[in-house]
Amino acid sequence: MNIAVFGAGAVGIYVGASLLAAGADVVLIGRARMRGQIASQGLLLSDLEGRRQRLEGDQVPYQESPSALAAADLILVTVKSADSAAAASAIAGWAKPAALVVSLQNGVGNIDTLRSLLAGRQVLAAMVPFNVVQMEGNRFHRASGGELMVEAAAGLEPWLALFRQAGLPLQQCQDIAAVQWGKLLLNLNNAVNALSGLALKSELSQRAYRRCLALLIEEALAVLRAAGIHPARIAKAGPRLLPALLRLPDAIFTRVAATMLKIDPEARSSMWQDLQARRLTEVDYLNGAIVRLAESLARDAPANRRITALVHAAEQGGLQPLSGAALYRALRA
Ligand SMILES: NC(=O)C1=CN([C@@H]2O[C@H](COP(=O)(O)OP(=O)(O)OC[C@H]3O[C@@H](n4cnc5c(N)ncnc54)[C@H](OP(=O)(O)O)[C@@H]3O)[C@@H](O)[C@H]2O)C=CC1
Ligand SMILES: CC(C)(CO)C(=O)C(=O)O
Repeated sequence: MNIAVFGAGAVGIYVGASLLAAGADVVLIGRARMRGQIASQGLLLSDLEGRRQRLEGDQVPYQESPSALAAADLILVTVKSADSAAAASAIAGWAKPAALVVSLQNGVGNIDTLRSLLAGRQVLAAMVPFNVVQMEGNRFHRASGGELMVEAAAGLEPWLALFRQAGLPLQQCQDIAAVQWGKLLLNLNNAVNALSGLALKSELSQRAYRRCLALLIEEALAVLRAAGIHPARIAKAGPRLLPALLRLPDAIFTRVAATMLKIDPEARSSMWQDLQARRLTEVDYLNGAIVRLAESLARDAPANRRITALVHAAEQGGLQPLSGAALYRALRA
């Protein structure tokens, strides 16, 4: 039984290489730059619980060509949101019709894009709760905790033991859309984190940034409520409690929300990683999804709209890191 990871960057390499290390037949499909780095240096898997597992370059099949999809029975899609359509057309062109496709992407719209371009195939949505950062020395570090959640389906049965063995147990759930909306609420922090220029832990330790996130989440919750969407609880605190929790003074927050700060000091949001690498970000698929949903209901989501514009300015290199106070002012302007 073969697995292909399509779009092997931070998440794809961590998940794919963990499966490989557990004995699975895995091929990673991605860019020449990453293939070169892995071929010459191999890679190291690490996590905040102290894992350190080295794979040499010749132990990691990494290809640029989507032709590697042809042998796959399971395809994990790990491209960023803007590349979902390209991923779907590669899968449509190369993969066996019976291959199971699982999206490990953030955002709520990727699954629809994949399904509409892969009609007749089984395409499941999943949610990655943890953070992966690529660090020096080709180290792929899982910098926070949590278990993968995936839409319940009989087709997952043959894969469950393997994922468990790889340290990535799959939690099946009935209402993945609610889970994805719940995750999206947390991902509203990606933009705050990217604009802060700070590591996640240090950003979330500062009330000034948490107030920005509280504003974004509160606004998003009002839009979801108006749309009749009930986001699932992803963090220890339920979605509706999050704004009040985030606004607590630092000394209290660090005590009552200790699990939220159980993140490696090195962890950075994927959006921060995109800005650093001068790539376009997923902001249109995260904060932008709230803005579009609001518009569809003839409402506005001004704070999410403003932060989306700020991230676009940062993508063009037109913005220095913002203090929490400056960002809050910009979101309320
Ligand atoms: N990083 C994290 O901590 C987390 C990320 N996620 C989500 O997971 C998804 C993946 O994120 P992440 O791993 O950080 O992203 P990365 O950008 O690190 O990895 C995606 C990789 O796919 C490559 N790619 C894009 N299009 C193609 C294509 N057509 N063929 C081959 N390769 C392609 C990209 O190359 P290039 O850049 O050159 O286009 C990139 O190397 C996103 O939706 C993200 O939001 C979810 C939870 C945590
Ligand atoms: C894990 C988390 C929430 C970290 O910010 C993430 O999803 C991301 O970086 O995109």
